[in-house]
Amino acid sequence: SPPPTGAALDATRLNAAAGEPGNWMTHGGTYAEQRFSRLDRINRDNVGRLGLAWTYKLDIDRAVEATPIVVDGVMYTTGPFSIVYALDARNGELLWKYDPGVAKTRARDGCCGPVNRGVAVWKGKVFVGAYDGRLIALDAASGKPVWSVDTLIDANRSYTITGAPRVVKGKVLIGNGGAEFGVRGYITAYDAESGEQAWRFFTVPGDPALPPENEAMARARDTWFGDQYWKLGGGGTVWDSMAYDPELDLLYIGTGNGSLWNRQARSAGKGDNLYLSSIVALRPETGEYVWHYQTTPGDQWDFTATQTITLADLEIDGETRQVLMQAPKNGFFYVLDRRTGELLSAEPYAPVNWADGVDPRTGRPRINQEVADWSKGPRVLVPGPLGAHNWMPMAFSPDTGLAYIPVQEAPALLVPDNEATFKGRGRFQVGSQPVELPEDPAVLAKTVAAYKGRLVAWDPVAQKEVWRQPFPSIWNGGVLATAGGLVFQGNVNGKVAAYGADDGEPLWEAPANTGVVAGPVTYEVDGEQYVTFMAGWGGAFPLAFGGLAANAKVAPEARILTYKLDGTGTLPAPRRVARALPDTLPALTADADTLDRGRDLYNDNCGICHGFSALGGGVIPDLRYLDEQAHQAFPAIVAGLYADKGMPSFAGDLSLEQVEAIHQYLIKRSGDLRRELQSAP
Ligand SMILES: O=C(O)c1cc(C(=O)O)c2c(n1)C(=O)C(=O)c1cc(C(=O)O)[nH]c1-2
Ligand SMILES: [Ca+2]
Repeated sequence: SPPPTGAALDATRLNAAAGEPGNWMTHGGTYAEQRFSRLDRINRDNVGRLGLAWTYKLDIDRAVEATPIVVDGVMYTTGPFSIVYALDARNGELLWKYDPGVAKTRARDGCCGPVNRGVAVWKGKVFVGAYDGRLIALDAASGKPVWSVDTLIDANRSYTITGAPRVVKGKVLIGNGGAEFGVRGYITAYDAESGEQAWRFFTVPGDPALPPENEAMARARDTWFGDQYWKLGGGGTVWDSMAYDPELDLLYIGTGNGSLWNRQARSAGKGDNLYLSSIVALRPETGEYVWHYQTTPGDQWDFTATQTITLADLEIDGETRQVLMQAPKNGFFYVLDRRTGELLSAEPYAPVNWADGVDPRTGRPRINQEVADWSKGPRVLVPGPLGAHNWMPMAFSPDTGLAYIPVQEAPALLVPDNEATFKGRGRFQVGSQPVELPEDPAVLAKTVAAYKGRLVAWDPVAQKEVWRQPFPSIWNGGVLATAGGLVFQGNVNGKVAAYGADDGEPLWEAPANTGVVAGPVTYEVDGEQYVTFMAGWGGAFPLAFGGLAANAKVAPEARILTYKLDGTGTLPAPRRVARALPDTLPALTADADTLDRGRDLYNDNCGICHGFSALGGGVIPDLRYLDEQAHQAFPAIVAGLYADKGMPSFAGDLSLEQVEAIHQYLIKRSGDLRRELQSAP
């Protein structure tokens, strides 16, 4: 018989979630978001016996970023385009599915594809933030919508929701993304029963002609300069992490980068620009500001502080401290006092060139202006905007006292456009010249080799690396730690794996057919422990930097993979992506200047999704492989012919002559590829 679908979660159960390890009741496992489970039936001694219990194929083969919620034997999870699935957690039988019907053309409104990081569950309802900005409450038993609200403040700006809602004290909390598109960040709380708005907290100031919304905004205004910032949005989007401490009654949110990235264009080149790249503590009932800690004052590098916020009690200098930990994009691992926001320590967990360290007295980074201020000219930043750690959740084990971080090395060249103004909706705009990747395969290979990923075990008290597990590329998956002495992680090799939590010893590995980026979970039903990985390749790196993802030999294939001891399930054969260059290409007639213009136009308009310099990552079409029919229809496709497939119209952005220049550049790049393939051994 199917399990009950009551989703009977309330404050009592959620506040004590660590005591119910059979369930995975909120995004990070518990409100502390440690992604640690007390379950230990699967452990170091027997993890080698893990086999597939069940698999479930999701509808759309793109990035899968969701952390499933498991309550009383039912799994609630999401796939691309915010589709919600409820399954029997024992066998993967679908109980119901809900497709919010997000228009495929909305894909253009976000940086990193129509991703979704999962649902929240509370008192018989399941909440999903749809990519188009709706927050939707579903009946947990039937999957039927109960209420839906539009969370967006401005339909003319590219807001999207990619993050998972959380529910605290009967309020559903949701932010949004869009700080690469010119938006103003905020988080909103809605009554879980009715959908009525309870409060909204903006993270950056708005129109200076209007009164500030509250005292926190009044204070923030003094840290912004010039007359551009509010027209450019400002940024500070709350696109992923939150945590909650029920005893202190503090809600913690992570805020994102400046919009535009370029502070010269955004804020006359100065100011801390509160509350960008910050951890902000709020009262969950009112949204009232309590404290903030800014990891990257005046951010100009997409150094979001939206990465996992993890709460723990740590023994520091002989005292038990209530801390908050984060490994944001900027490369430093922060330990804060979570009552006050005081910095306890910060040390680099990856190579960093933008700052020499963090001053323990002021809590501010010692920024290397010479190296870091790219408004003065082209600069190579370490880490680059992909971060030393992106959204893939880290875990913390109170047993080992270690944090487990999917670390990456992804340097980037930034070239300024200091005069940038708002370009309109749906345009990737950060105040830089269009990104280019090397077209020469030999140069490209060197850049690919510089992109390194690893799983790092980090001691947050000593602020030291304890062990590492290297991977051939960046963009490895989120992490789960368990009392079985294990950490679980999927990776760019298209594998799922388990390691010893204290020593990093590889203990188990299985194929996933695809890159795995989401964070795994574990749960127990009828005395059986399960481990679930949401598999599916995509997100920022494979889309925009497909050319650098060459070491990740994985096609996107979206599937839920659930393992148990002695499971005997089989993984279907990998999806074959048939790709062949066309026999003949249209004539390459453009001169060198036109091809240069075509490249810049392509990189500015198309590169963020189809791959910069026409080096696709295999998630959506690599345009060097366009067939003869697509070449014939090229202007019509750019004008919206394939809108139902997710290729929006660019008719309003590009003249026919510009479309032709882009087309000529693609014909050239297709020819480049043919020659490369012919000369390959
Ligand atoms: O500034 C923002 O609003 C924002 C939003 C998102 C998002 O919503 O997914 C990402 C980012 N920034 C970002 O910087 C980033 O590296 C990133 C990676 C991904 C992803 O899903 O792979 N999303 C985002
Ligand atoms: Ca960003």
